[in-house]
Amino acid sequence: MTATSAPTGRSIPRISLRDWDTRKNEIQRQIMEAAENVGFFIIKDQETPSVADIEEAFKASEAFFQLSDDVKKETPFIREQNTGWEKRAQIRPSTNLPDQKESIQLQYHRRHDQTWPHVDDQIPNFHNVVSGFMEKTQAVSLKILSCLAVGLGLEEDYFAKIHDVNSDEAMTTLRLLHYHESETREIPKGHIRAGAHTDYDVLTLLFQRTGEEGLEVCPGRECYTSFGMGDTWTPVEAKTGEIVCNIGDMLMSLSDDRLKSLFHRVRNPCADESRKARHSIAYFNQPMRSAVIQGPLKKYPPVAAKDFILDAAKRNYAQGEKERQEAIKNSKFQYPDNGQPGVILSANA
Ligand SMILES: O=C(O)CCC(=O)C(=O)O
Ligand SMILES: [Fe+2]
Repeated sequence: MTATSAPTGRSIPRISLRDWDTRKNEIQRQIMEAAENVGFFIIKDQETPSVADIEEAFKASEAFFQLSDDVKKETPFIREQNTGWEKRAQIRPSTNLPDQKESIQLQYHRRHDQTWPHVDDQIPNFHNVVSGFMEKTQAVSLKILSCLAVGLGLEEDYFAKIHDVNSDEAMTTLRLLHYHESETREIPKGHIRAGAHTDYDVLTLLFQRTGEEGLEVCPGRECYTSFGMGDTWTPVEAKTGEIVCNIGDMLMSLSDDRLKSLFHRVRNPCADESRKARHSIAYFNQPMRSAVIQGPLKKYPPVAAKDFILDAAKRNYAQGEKERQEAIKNSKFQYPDNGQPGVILSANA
């Protein structure tokens, strides 16, 4: 295991999956150690998705975001299903302001319905590329999750059983993200590309591209319901081909707070940095709706995954709509500037 030292002195471990079959036990220990002590780690040398697969998925994503808003609006965000497109509409409780990004959320089992954009006439092979990428990302997710299951003393296939992405009950979600360039349209004062938040899921896999920096993580959470944040943000280097993994609140709860789900954010470009766009792809491993979330020590009462998410949303947005509207009004931000009514409360982060 190698580590990239961030300026703060903290480090995000890098773990190689090379020779998985013969090194499985060693990899399992490295992943568990990183999940327990850091909460974030970087996977490299996985067989799939390969660098070429990842580049192809980013190309499809970029092409999608280049479509006109009118076309993208044909796949609107649907809150109950946690699918669809939003633009500068996701409010983070940490900022009370909309993230400066657009994103589309997709679920594998819904790939033939209207919650996916069917745009192959404009982006050749979009559907196959994105659904194929999900299959490969699902497979590597289950490898990583098997390591965490063993580390927690659970059956090796414990997470595979509760993450069946073909089931009608599936909640696992792929999110394509586009942070707009700020050369021609400045980021409004006080706003940030993505405000600090934790993910609600079990495990997030995030793909970034070399040179498109901005992701930062902050330690300081001792239990999955806390809003504890330190004051030191550590950059997570962006490198095409690598997979940033972070523990979500559900896994923090499922491990009786042993594994750490940390606050993270995407900062705006610094003064001396390029103001180009940033693209990233997140894969939120979320258990099926009725899966029971409770750790081996039973520190917390059992709760169905779908209710866990509702509770997380309630906790995060406890201050309510009135304060949110007030903050938005005071920000002088043209809100929403995308023709969509209201805010979107995403069910994964
Ligand atoms: O785009 C990124 O780097 C982070 C995205 C993220 O944290 C999220 O969507 O939950
Ligand atoms: Fe996140």
